[in-house]
Amino acid sequence: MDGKKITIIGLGGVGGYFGFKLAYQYKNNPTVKITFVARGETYARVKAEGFTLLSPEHVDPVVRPATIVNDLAQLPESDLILISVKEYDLEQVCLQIKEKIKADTLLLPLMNGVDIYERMRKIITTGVVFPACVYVASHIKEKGVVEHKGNRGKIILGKDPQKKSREPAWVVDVLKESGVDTIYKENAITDIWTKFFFIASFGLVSARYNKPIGQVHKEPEPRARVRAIMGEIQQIAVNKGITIPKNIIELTFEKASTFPYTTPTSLQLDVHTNKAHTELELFAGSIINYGGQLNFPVRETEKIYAEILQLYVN
Ligand SMILES: NC(=O)C1=CN([C@@H]2O[C@H](COP(=O)(O)OP(=O)(O)OC[C@H]3O[C@@H](n4cnc5c(N)ncnc54)[C@H](OP(=O)(O)O)[C@@H]3O)[C@@H](O)[C@H]2O)C=CC1
Ligand SMILES: CC(C)(CO)C(=O)C(=O)O
Repeated sequence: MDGKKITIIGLGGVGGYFGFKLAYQYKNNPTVKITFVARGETYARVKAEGFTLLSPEHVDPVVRPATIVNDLAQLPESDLILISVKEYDLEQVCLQIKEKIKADTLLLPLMNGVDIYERMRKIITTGVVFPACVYVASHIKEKGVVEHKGNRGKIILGKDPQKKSREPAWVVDVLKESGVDTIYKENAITDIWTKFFFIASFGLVSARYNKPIGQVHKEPEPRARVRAIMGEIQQIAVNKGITIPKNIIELTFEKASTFPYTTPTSLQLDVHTNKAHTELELFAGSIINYGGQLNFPVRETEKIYAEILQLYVN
């Protein structure tokens, strides 16, 4: 894997965690060059002091990438680009980088959502895009500082359905070498939907009640609402022909129990810190849209969507 150039766009919870691991692994190895793309205060802080990851996995918490840029217009030539921005910034990022994507540029979106690949492909028609999902509990503590708790971060990626001959072998190698739990599958669609079952249901309910995953899992009312939302997603997935285990709901509750009790979801944090944008549309909006397209009632999701919107009014 000599002579690879890897760029990470977005130094938040996800990009910060995985970007740190890559930059740390290759900090004294000029054959793999890591570039961070950050903006505003994050850029200024990381440029001046380096990027900090507070995690039980790292004793030495600060890393300096080989390069940091604050403008996508300065995106360097890259063999691999990790995109870890929130859903509402994805389109703009894709529009800004699309001219720089060559036939052999690899793109790995590290985001939640079941239609990220399709959204990227509407804008970026060249290169190779690996559909993926990600598990990690990490959030911005302050600009340039990310805090990670709980299990080691994990990435599951699959082949680009349009470029099936392109194997992500070296990408898997660099991630594993950097200490990332990485799983490669021919087709990652089942895993992406499996993650969506978990994050859409627990994300919406945790945001509605401002309660962490453990409490939502334990208390009867939030738990029942999680179950109802998952039932709606299950109807949609089955109808779309997505292969998912029959006991997906029980499996998802089991998965949730592996997170530390107090882990918040990113939607909960964004809603309750009054962020101007949230990923409510990525979770509730997608379920409601799919329900409409397929003619399935998704009343529980519609109800919680309205309740979360109401939190902004109050
Ligand atoms: N946090 C988590 O634990 C997990 C999150 N996810 C998913 O991963 C995705 C990313 O989430 P997360 O990392 O938490 O989000 P964050 O909001 O923590 O981080 C996103 C970062 O992207 C930056 N960004 C956006 N646009 C640009 C741009 N044009 N140039 C440079 N930087 C940019 C933002 O900058 P700025 O700060 O200036 O706005 C921010 O720092 C989401 O889809 C989320 O649902 C998945 C698993 C776990
Ligand atoms: C719940 C968690 C942290 C798990 O990866 C997540 O995906 C999110 O908050 O978006």
